[in-house]
Amino acid sequence: MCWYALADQQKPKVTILATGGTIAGAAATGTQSGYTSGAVTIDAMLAAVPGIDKIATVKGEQVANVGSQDMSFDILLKVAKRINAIAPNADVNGIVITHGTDTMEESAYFLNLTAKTDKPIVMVGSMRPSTAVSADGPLNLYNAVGVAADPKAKGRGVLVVMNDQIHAAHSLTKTSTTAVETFMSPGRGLVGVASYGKNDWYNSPIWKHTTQSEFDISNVTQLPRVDVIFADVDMPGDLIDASVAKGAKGIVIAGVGNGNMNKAAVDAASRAAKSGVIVVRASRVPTGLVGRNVELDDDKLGFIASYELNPQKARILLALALLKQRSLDDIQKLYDMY
Ligand SMILES: NC(=O)CC[C@H](N)C(=O)O
Repeated sequence: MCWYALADQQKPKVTILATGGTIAGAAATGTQSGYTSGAVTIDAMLAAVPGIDKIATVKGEQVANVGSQDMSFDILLKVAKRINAIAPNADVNGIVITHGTDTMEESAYFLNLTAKTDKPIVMVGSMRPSTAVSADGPLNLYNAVGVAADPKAKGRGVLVVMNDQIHAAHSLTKTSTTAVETFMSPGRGLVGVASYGKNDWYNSPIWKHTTQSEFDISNVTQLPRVDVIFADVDMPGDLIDASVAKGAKGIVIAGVGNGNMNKAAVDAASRAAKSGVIVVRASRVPTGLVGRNVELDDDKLGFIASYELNPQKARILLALALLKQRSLDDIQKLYDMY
């Protein structure tokens, strides 16, 4: 299909939900490294992408305008509910969400579990602010709209499009503080590549998502507190005790190696588990999975293994899992399925 030959009535319709981030960031000059995230509106962003109207009829809605370090469950619930409200409409063929990159992987994974549609949902951001020399936002946005408008993007869950690459919400992670090639999907690879509105598809994510997901946030206004605690040499166990004392319902340990931690932390985590707090072992290591009962006896200690999810995504899954009463066995199964 030749995109630019599309007549108006044949053009796919894409709605953009804007939340902020560097893609909406602005600096005083084109070469300054400091800037403010979430300073530019969706209309101004679209105006900077020549030709975007040739590949889709694009409509923008400003849902929030924050740097993604300030993304919150409040905003994410609003975005998920908005997706679920507009996705059934005939004038929506795909949805794009603009977002900062710092926490994009968590938001992508959250929406992957809570959006109830097979229509393409594509998240996009940038590493350079809109005012920078060689800003990467405009082409990323063009490619994201091209993916959201592509019927082949359907049914693959939430996708992230940046730097010409298409990633699955389950697998991507941010790997560079500043490089435009920051997102990678270690171990699982790309879902596809995007090039000026044309896409090549390699893979479909194998985990449950969107329409197959059991998580329903339609009446949810708040998520249970789940903390991530970073494990390191000679860590004190009282960080875990403090989290329990502050009312955490779940704790994810960003463990060393295969989700491991020192004896002080194991003792504190096992106290937490005995008191009914759900303890998930993930890893601070970027590749490989955390399996059950390898160096620690999860059966005896009452711990859950995060398998492929990194700590920040293991936290999202646990917060959603804790919306209802579940057995340890059932929670462990979620990490296998999602
Ligand atoms: N490049 C970016 O988007 C990261 C910067 C910004 N803190 C954000 O996440 O919104």
